Amino acid sequence: MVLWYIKLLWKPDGFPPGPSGVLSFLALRKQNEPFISKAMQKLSAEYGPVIGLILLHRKFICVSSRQAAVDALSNTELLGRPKSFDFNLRTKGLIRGVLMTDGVLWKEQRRFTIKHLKDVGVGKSSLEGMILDEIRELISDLKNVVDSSSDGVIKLDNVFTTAVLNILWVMVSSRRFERGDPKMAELASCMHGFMRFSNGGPTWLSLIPILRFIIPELSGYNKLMGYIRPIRSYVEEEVAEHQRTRQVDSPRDFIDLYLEKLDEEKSRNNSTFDEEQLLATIFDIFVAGSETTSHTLGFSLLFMIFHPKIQEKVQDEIDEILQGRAPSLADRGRLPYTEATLQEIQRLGVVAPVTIPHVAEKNTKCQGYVIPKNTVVFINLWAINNDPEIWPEPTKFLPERHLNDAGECVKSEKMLNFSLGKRSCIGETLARNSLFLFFTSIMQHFHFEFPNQRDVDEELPSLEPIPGLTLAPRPCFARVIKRSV
Ligand code: HEM
Repeated sequence: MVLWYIKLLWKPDGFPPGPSGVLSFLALRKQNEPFISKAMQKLSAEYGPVIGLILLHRKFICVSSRQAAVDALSNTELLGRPKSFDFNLRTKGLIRGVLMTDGVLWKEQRRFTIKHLKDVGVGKSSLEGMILDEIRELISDLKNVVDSSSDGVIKLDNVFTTAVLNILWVMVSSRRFERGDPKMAELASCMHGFMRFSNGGPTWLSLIPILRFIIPELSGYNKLMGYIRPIRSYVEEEVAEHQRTRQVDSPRDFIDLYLEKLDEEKSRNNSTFDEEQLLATIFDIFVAGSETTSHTLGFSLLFMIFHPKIQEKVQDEIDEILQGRAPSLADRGRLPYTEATLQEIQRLGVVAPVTIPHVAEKNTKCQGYVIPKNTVVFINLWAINNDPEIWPEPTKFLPERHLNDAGECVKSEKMLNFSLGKRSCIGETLARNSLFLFFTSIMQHFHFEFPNQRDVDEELPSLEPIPGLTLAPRPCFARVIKRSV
């Protein structure tokens, strides 16, 4: 037994290079970086694009180049997920949902979720109308806030949260929140806290779960449960309400479709469909879909404040092409500079800097290196978007780099913001459509700029994100000017 454990501590032949020792994983912490993506990149500068790390019997690899990332993400032996103690607290320790499951359960649930999110709108023109309705509300609210300020200086904090949550929530449960609804504010703040509990790497609580009994406060357990409980009980209430009010054969939304499936699956042995799974899937759609989209939009405002000439150019293009009408998805090809700017925002404002960890389900290889079964694989998307070999002068904000000689915006295959392969993001179409419609509409109706230094003495716009599982823009004050449309 002891020999077997000692063998597990050994780096196998062919394992990727990296710092030595059975605690080499801690080298990431030693980089003194709040962003795990940056810590990985620093180690990569020393050891190469694929690094191997060890934490006692656990093995990790960090992938920080595009080529190695494509190799890893296309490998069907690397589709597993680690058993995340923290994450599974949302389902009372059960392994459920889509984000952190694998095997047959994950395959069936992912397929069901993709298919039925389409049934309730994704990719349909009705959803485009619904997104535009949310945008109209947002614009009208923002105009009111600007009007109520004497000098147009307002706080930019979660500007897009309600609208983005509403789009998801309508598909899932046919309900929407009014702006300022305290329930919505509570849910959004819990999701924000949940996403900031870890920076993407394993937490002490997930490595040593027993800490929750010994030091529940210090280990963060109490804090984490404080985020999870309100989201969970809200989703539970919503499912119970659907059970009471649903009419068989006329599903209203994703919850009704799932409840229908539960009826169908009652007699199937080993079915992966159950009520806990429904709760977890809704939870996953929220955590994966709301902060990612709303934070990308939050970053879009900051980049425009920092690059006023680019903002003007975007607005000129929108004014010329749309002539005051609302944008539609059909306008995409007609607004190449706007699209290129949005793409550049996503390159530098990469909200999911590292993919959710993958796990080797069998012994396999990546870029010729040996990856033993159960190795946890981190793919550093931030490093790809900042690689000087792919993007000359990567720190510069240059929308032009996405335009071809004919002035058309070229959809960048070089960026992997939504990941790739069988575990790629299931909300990519919804997110891309939302980002385009929101960004175009907001630029059409408002101009954003730095406030005068004397107007506010703190919280000036900053591009330094708040670390977490997703990166968040820092709340700040800005001068917002209504544009005549
Ligand atoms: C700007 C917006 C978004 C970005 C940048 C983004 C990015 C990502 C990334 C990087 C992953 C990890 C893939 C991997 O592990 O290899 C992921 C997974 C996922 N995303 Fe998104 N996402 C966005 C929006 C959404 C939306 C709107 C939804 C809602 C439907 C969503 C649902 C999911 C789900 C359920 C997964 C897990 C897929 C799986 O494990 O099989 N995402 N996303």
